[in-house]
Amino acid sequence: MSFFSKLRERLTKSSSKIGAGLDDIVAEAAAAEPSAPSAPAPEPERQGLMGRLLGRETTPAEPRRELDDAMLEELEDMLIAADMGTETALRVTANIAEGRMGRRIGATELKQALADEITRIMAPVARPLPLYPKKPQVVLVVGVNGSGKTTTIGKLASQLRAAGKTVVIAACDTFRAAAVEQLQVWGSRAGVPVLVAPQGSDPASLAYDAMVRAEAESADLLLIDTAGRLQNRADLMEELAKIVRVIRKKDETAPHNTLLVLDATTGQNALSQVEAFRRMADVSGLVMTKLDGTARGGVLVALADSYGLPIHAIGVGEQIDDLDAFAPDEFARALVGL
Ligand SMILES: Nc1nc2c(ncn2[C@@H]2O[C@H](COP(=O)(O)OP(=O)(O)OP(=O)(O)O)[C@@H](O)[C@H]2O)c(=O)[nH]1
Repeated sequence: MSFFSKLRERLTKSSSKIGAGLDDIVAEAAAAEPSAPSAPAPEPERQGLMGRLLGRETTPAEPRRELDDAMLEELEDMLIAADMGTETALRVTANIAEGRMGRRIGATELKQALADEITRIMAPVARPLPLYPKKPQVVLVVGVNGSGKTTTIGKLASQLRAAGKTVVIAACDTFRAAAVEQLQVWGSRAGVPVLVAPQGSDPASLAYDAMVRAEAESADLLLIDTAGRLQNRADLMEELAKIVRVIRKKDETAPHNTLLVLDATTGQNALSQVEAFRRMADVSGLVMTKLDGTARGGVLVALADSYGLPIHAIGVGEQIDDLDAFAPDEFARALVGL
């Protein structure tokens, strides 16, 4: 299955929420004003003649509603409820209103206009993980527990391997034995070595060993998994800072990327995670996981609009190939249910 159809199929909760919301905004008000002239079906003469000749029905006219302040307010509320964030929802709505105020518009035009606005916001942040000639390119992966760091590292490692890169993974969340085991499973699926250390040992020392191994093997990339216990922020900050200090002893330009992995199902909470991790680490890009099966995909628009951090990839499932580059136009169309 192509990634786009996967995205469209799996973003159904978000898209049906927003799509149905847009349909309702137009249809309910249109139904409440029976005297309003309904718009003609597109090109009725041509369609009608061909339709009659071929025995086909003509497309019924789409309900339309005059775009006024009340409709804009409903639109705003719906976008806020879809996790797009208040500021982003206000701006998007204002842009949709421009040149359309007082006109009668249908749900399809509204969806298209919203998709265009979302694409415009998302296009500048859609950037795949940059690859550098530097060996090893060190990618530090941060995020709260359960956000999908381990899974993302596994998927990423598999893709990098498929692209002919040599990869080493360091399981630097040494606190959770289950996390280490899980990473080993992903490593073997991806065909990539995973360096581990005894439970509770110093993550920074494992990071150093991993740098030594990656350099010795002339690996293209070193992916470093880290702990994500945000509730213990001071410890976590110190742990991340120490990992960075130690890898810089081997390469003062490392880490070359700091990826923040966010779980889409947390909605607006993802924004406070960006704030928290930006205070702790020099976050260079985002991966948004679990876009499948959530009605909160709108949060990605809020993130792009608020922080402008590159979105390197999105996760739409638990399998190894369920991670792909972020395509704004496809995302926008899938999100609004077009
Ligand atoms: N549906 C879906 N599930 C995902 C996706 N990414 C990860 N998951 C699931 O989310 C759960 C947590 O993922 P992990 O990769 O273990 O998250 P983590 O951040 O490493 O968490 P810890 O190991 O606790 O530090 C697992 O059950 C994954 O299978 C995704 O894109 N879609």
